[in-house]
Amino acid sequence: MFKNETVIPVSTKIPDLVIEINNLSKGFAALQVLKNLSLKVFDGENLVVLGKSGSGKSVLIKCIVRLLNPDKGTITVLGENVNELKDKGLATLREKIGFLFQSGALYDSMTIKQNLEFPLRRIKKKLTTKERDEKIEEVLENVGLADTSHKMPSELSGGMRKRASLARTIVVDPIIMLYDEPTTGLDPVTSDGISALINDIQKKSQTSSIIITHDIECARATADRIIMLKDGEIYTEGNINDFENSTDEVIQSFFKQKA
Ligand SMILES: Nc1ncnc2c1ncn2[C@@H]1O[C@H](COP(=O)(O)OP(=O)(O)OP(=O)(O)O)[C@@H](O)[C@H]1O
Repeated sequence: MFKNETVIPVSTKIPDLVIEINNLSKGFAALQVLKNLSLKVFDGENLVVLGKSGSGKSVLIKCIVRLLNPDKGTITVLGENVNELKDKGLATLREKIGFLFQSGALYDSMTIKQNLEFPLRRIKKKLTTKERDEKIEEVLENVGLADTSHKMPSELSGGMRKRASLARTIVVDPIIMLYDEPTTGLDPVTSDGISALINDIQKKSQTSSIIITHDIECARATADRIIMLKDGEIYTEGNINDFENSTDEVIQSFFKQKA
């Protein structure tokens, strides 16, 4: 090696960007929800978004999949400018994004198996019936619901329904996962199970995720990085230790209130 040659350590490699948001603003009539918000999500990371109720967390992820149109700013997802996409391009991009809604949103009139078949038939059109059945079985097993494929959603507990919704979301192999309050309304043990599944999905499928939550335990279990929203802006960013050891009053009150 020459004396002045610079060796770039592997750790300084810049990770790939999966989502890049620049100066996003979104409001409804007089209510300004997001104000000039910029953030990045890197390949393979779990980014947790914390913030009080009404701080714009759901609006943020709805803008990412263009369920809402921003007033201002750009959102780039997997290299595509979301707001410039035509219908077909948007549909193709959405196929790569798994969106777990707060409500779970299973189809009540379908069995769990049919609930999983539905997106598979639409997105993975080339699969044979056998391959489809195998995939459904594998995913249900991964979420701990191996024996439920013939049950109706109403026959499952809240935690099981959440896992079934998660199974339906991941069955089509998304590259990005957006979780909106994945543990809300679940008891602590069931919530821990969901957090563990979020980590499993990240590891097994190398997905990049945004996890919106009020649940500090979920944040603790899943976050590689955390941002806190306040008044439509990023109030602070760091890892769980930065937040837990923070002397900032806003952060402390948020963490205390959840303790
Ligand atoms: N489609 C809409 N039309 C009008 N106002 C909306 C709409 N969607 C969201 N809002 C408003 O935007 C604000 C932020 O809503 P958002 O759902 O993003 O909050 P949040 O941080 O996810 O809250 P929570 O933690 O309670 O789910 C709220 O005041 C909400 O009433």
